[in-house]
Amino acid sequence: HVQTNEANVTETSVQLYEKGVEAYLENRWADCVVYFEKALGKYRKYRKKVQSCRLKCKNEAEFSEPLYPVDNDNLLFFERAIRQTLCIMECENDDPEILENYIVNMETGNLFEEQRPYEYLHICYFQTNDIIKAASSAFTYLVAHPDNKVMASNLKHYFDHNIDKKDIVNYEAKDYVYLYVHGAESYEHKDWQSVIFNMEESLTEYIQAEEECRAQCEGPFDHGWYPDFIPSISNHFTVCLKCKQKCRKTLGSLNGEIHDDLLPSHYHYLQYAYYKTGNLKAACQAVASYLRFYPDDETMLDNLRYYSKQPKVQEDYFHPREEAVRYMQRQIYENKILKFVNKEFNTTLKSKLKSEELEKKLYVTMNEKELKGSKRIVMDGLATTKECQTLTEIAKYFAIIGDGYDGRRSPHTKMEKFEGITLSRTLFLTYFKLLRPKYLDMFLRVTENTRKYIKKYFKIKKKLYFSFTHLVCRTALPDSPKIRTDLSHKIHADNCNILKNQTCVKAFPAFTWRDYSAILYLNDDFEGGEFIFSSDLNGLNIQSSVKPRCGRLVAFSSGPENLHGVKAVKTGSRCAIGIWFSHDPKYADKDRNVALRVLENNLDFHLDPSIDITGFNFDVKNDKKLKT
Ligand SMILES: O=C(O)CCC(=O)C(=O)O
Ligand SMILES: [Fe+3]
Repeated sequence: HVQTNEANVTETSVQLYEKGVEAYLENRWADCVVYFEKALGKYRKYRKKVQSCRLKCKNEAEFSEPLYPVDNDNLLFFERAIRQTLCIMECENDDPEILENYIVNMETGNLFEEQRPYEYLHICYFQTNDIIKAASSAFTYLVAHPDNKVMASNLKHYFDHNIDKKDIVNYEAKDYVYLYVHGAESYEHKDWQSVIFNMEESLTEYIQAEEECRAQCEGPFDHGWYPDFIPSISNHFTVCLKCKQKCRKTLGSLNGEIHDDLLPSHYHYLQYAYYKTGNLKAACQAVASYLRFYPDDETMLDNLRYYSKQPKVQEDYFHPREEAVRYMQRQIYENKILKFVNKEFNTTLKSKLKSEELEKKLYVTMNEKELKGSKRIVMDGLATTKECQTLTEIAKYFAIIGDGYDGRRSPHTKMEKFEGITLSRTLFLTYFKLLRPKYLDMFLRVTENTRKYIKKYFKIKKKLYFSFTHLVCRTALPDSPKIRTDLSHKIHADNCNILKNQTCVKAFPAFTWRDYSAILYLNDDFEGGEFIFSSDLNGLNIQSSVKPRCGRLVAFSSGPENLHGVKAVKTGSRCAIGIWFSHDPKYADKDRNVALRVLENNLDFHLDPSIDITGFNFDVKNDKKLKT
């Protein structure tokens, strides 16, 4: 027996599902039934709530009074999106289980949508001698997976147990299914009033079910590859739209019987039943509605001609019903959009975005010509939003002022804080279990990628070693003035000391072994901080300027041909990974190889999963306070 204790109350549907599976595996059949029934109940409640929040909020936003009566740039659309968001957050917030389920649901995918619980349930019911429920579970599963032979033979097996087929139900059938079935039966029995009642009800319920199914599609999004504002909107929209278009197909299955024309067929039944009960106007409306879906349907056109000849029928009887008009307008428009998307994106993008995932995202944003110099490049797409966020977080948690620069060579201006963390220190933190290995892995992976692309783009044949890797944030001090003439990083070359007459001396204290430089930017939520190529030491002749953003890489050869600097960071914090490469193995960063070894040997780190980034009890906030 299942003990119902307090803990059960807060269990999510997936947790209950897992307990159900466990009970099943241990042959605890009664427990299995209880857990899966509870899991299904929870999930249904959750789904209903999410759907109804989305629908209610859409409706509310649509009828809200605009903040300003004139729309340009689709501001009204966005205003409503904002209102809808507020509403959804509020709606979902008063149910703490929603959020919990939401997260679980994103990860476990469609266990419930695919009716997986019934795969177990039918066996557990059978074992507890509940044959009707066992058969119904098998049937429910079969409706969602009509081609599953094993389940089909299971169902047949249950039928051998002397049960009445009428008792078998599809547990997941929506209300319209049985209404429609009854309506169709009433038609066979020529019970026209019953046809009208059931079909009208079924029609309303069907449209509602489709709205709910569509609302279900408006969920989280993980297909992002182009994070710009508008492209990400249209990308998410398109994924949603494809999902919504599937609703009609899913809902067209009446207990496994596929009806491509389920919605319009309601009007077919209705026109006949209304005619038989003498309601000619309603019959004509049903005819016109049906023709919205199938304008060339011969049978219905015959009906139309027949009704037109009836003495009492007036021309304005043939107005299609409002819900049919609305439905078809949306349907046609959505189809056109999807066709357009398929056509355009297949031809224009597929050719550009082939092969590997990385190749897909990567593109050259500025070439040598645009940057006005040789051995220069700006590329985008070298880090994902997630990677940028994580790396920035690491920089901020663990940064040490000046780490990576000894005092003398520190490029600080008085107006900015300069904090960073080297790859070596990241390794150290990982080694001492203060940082999860996956973050070190990310650091290594992202930087290795830049090395690969630099080699490829500059066609470098010689070996290219990492010499120094530094994750660094430049932060405007709170009381620094808005107008600044100083630079965040004065104009310099990376591998020599530039003298006043602009000659370049390859000598100490310069990092003379550096051959290529790369800066991978991680964010853009700050003011100022542009990277500049300049032809003079004062930064008066700026050749080109690069605005940092997540995943953007500026790379160049490290000599005097590429004088560069950073403009003042006026507000906020600008984070980037600086990477310097050398052809000389003597200057290869040994810690990188150590890091790889540490990662290989540390697959069994046991860290507290509730703490992100920091594994042990390392109080990041206090540590930070000590320094500032
Ligand atoms: O952060 C940047 O954009 C450039 C920094 C730089 O030039 C350097 O650290 O040598
Ligand atoms: Fe530099």
